[in-house]
Amino acid sequence: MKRTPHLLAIQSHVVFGHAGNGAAVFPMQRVGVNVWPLNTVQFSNHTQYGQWAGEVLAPQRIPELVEGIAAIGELGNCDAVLSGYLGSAAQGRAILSGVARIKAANPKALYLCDPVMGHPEKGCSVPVEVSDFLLQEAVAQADILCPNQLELDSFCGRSPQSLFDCLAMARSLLARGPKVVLVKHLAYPGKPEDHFEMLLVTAEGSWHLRRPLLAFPRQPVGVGDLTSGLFLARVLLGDSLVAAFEFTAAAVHEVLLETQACASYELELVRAQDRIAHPRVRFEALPISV
Ligand SMILES: Nc1ncnc2c1ncn2[C@@H]1O[C@H](COP(=O)(O)OP(=O)(O)O)[C@@H](O)[C@H]1O
Ligand SMILES: Cc1ncc(COP(=O)(O)O)c(C=O)c1O
Ligand SMILES: [Mg+2]
Repeated sequence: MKRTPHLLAIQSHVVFGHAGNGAAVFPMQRVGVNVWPLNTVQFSNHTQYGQWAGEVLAPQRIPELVEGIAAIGELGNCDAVLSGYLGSAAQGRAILSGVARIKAANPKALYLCDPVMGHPEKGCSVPVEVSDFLLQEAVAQADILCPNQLELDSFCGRSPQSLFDCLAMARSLLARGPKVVLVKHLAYPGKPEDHFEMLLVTAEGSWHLRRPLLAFPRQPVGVGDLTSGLFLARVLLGDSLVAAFEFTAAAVHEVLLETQACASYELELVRAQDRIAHPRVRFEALPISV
């Protein structure tokens, strides 16, 4: 029988609704991965409500928890670390030392960094020191980096002029550490308005994918977290990178369709669970080159 992969997921938790681990843990479990959730913050709700209660995990708790898992002899079973929303730069550094500790126990373990950054346009609130940490330190350690367009712009210090420019920007990140760059959301002058687009970039090739853009009165939150989590889960389950990319696009689209049908602001993960595991739609990733 094939072994079930194990994944340490270090990101935010929200009591109400879905963002961070609250958006990713259940879907990753639903597709068949054992998830070890480590919550960097516990907030009442995601920050795009403009107000929230709760607290940030003290950074020293992160190595303590990792050591706790090492002490029961399980750390070597960790196949991957995922990091997302961080409450402080010190937490980020604690995660990188955890990644090093896990890679020492299992050299094949992967580190996926979703560089969640704040942006006035988006309303997502992240401390500036966290963005600086992601731009300078985390990128160098990540095997897989999953920025959205705003985050890609921050990494490159500019906005793209075209789709091919997005590709060039994503490719430039391969020289900074990651072996795989998944751009979860493209925006560039002239982009067709009726499509949502993503890019997958590796040293071997690049792929572009489109899915229909759905209309929402308020943009749902947690879509990026769901995307990164499902992509990593499917890679761990043995998919090729392109297959994991296509699966992720389809499963996320299913969640958005259900969310739209329910006229819900929060992602309808529970209602969409069977379609997360077995999406009915399929979007093809097409090779693209500069
Ligand atoms: N097919 C779609 N139709 C409409 N909106 C979408 C679609 N897919 C994603 N979105 C929205 O696009 C926004 C961009 O998400 P993205 O940049 O991928 O990641 P993040 O959630 O990290 O910002 C999100 O607000 C998400 O809700
Ligand atoms: C607590 C928390 N975690 C994570 C996120 C990231 O969500 P997204 O997947 O939309 O980038 C947000 C966005 O506001 C948030 O408030
Ligand atoms: Mg995000």
